[in-house]
Amino acid sequence: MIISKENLSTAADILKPHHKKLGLLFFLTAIQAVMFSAIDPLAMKFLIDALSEGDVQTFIYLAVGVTFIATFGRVLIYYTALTSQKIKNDLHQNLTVEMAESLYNKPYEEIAEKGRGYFTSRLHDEARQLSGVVDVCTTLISGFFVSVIGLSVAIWLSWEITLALVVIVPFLYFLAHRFSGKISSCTERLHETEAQFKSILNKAIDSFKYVKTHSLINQAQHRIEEGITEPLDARYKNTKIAAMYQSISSVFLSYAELSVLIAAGIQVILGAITIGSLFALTRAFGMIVGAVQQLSSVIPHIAALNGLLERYRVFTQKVESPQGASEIAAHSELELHNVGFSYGDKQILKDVSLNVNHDDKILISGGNGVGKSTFLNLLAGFYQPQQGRITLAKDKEMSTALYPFQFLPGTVKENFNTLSLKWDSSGRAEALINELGLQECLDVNYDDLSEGQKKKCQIAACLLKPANIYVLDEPLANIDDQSKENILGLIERYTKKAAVLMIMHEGNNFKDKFTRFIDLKGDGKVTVS
Ligand SMILES: Nc1ncnc2c1ncn2[C@@H]1O[C@H](COP(=O)(O)OP(=O)(O)OP(=O)(O)O)[C@@H](O)[C@H]1O
Repeated sequence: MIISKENLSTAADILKPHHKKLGLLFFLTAIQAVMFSAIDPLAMKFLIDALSEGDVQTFIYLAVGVTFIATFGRVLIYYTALTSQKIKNDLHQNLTVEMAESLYNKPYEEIAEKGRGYFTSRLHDEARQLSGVVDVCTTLISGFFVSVIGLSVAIWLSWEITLALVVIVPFLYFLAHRFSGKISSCTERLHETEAQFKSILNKAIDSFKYVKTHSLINQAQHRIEEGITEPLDARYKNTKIAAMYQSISSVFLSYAELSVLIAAGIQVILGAITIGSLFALTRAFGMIVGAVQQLSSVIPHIAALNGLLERYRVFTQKVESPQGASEIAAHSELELHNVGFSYGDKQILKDVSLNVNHDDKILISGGNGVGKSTFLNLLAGFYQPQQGRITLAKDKEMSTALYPFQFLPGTVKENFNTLSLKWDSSGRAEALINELGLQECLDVNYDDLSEGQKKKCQIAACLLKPANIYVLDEPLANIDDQSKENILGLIERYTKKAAVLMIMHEGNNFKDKFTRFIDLKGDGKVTVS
């Protein structure tokens, strides 16, 4: 099979919402195929036969009719192209949006590990290429109609000669079967390496200032060159296999076409068929060969599509939510039971147990790189513990401000409006914006804010959500010294009835704001006081 059963049903599922427009497209495609494959050779036969019989009137009628049909055919081609592009755009949009849902359901570890370039490539480039399924369908429909009708016309003109062409079909099938598996796996590798390269490219672009400061352009170019080698190799291999298949099948098709021409020529000499029939036969066979060639050249595309559909299916597969642990009833708001976590050999947490109560205000401290941010990511459910479990009590909400932070595309105001609507808290939003002095930032995009302003936006967004637990990583980083006390006071006011876990390097200056202290030692051990 060129395409697996699962992928075929995936293709049907993604096309289903567009069935009405697809029906119209397939109808237009079929009419075109019928017009060009039946009318063209038959008109040719009757035109030449009328000429050889000296029947000028029939010749003129036929010529006018053929011109009219040919013009109508071109108009059909125009509308078919527009309809096809419209469906491909809709499909691309739907696929990207559906993949976005799957993206937000993936474990954060995977997002962080593969990088945004990787997922940009998958959500945009692969979705666009998948929309090519529409072209494959129209090629198949057109090829099918042209071959069937062309074949019927050819059989009507001379069935003996037609047999010569049909003999080649099993051979073409064998070829398709042999090459399609290779193309499919090669396509999967091509898209995976392309997505990885986009991630490398993004990092290289993000390092602009670093590269300029240290004059590392050569090194950056080298890294980019290294990264692009694999996808280009995969693309070359793909083209090589597809081209080899197409060349072999075209050689055999031209042999078949030549033998038909010779056989028909002999039939004319023997007086078995008219010259008009010879022209019509060669026209019909030209079309059948064209259609078969079209069908055989679509096989590498189907095989490539099989690879793409496989990737799409795996990407959008529903996975058990790791947050399922939170369903388990916990006595405290948040409980850690013998939690262990490490990055490779680096142990971050070892056998850590802890209860977070409903009004705990916890300061998390420890030197650089001991694992404070990782600890908060585990509490928030963005990372999963490798040993033990973390349970959030039922119906308890958590709000976070963690690194790396980013708003959705749009201005700060648009983002706050969305949050206000979501949490039904426009009064709270207005108060936070005023108290944090964010009025001047409202019409600006988040990326264009100063680092301190960004930090204030993160705090406001975090506090806007009514929650039972607030988790903040370095809320005072980049905040000017005069404002620090105020901002801590503001967090204190907005989280009065909730538990708070906060990383702060200068926490010792504000010890009175906390009721408990967690100190990470760097060897997986944690002290709680
Ligand atoms: N995805 C990752 N893969 C491998 N190692 C990681 C990963 N993320 C973090 N680390 C490592 O784990 C350690 C803890 O990182 P983490 O960011 O949690 O530290 P931190 O205590 O918050 O540090 P800082 O105070 O400097 O912000 C560091 O040595 C870091 O290099």
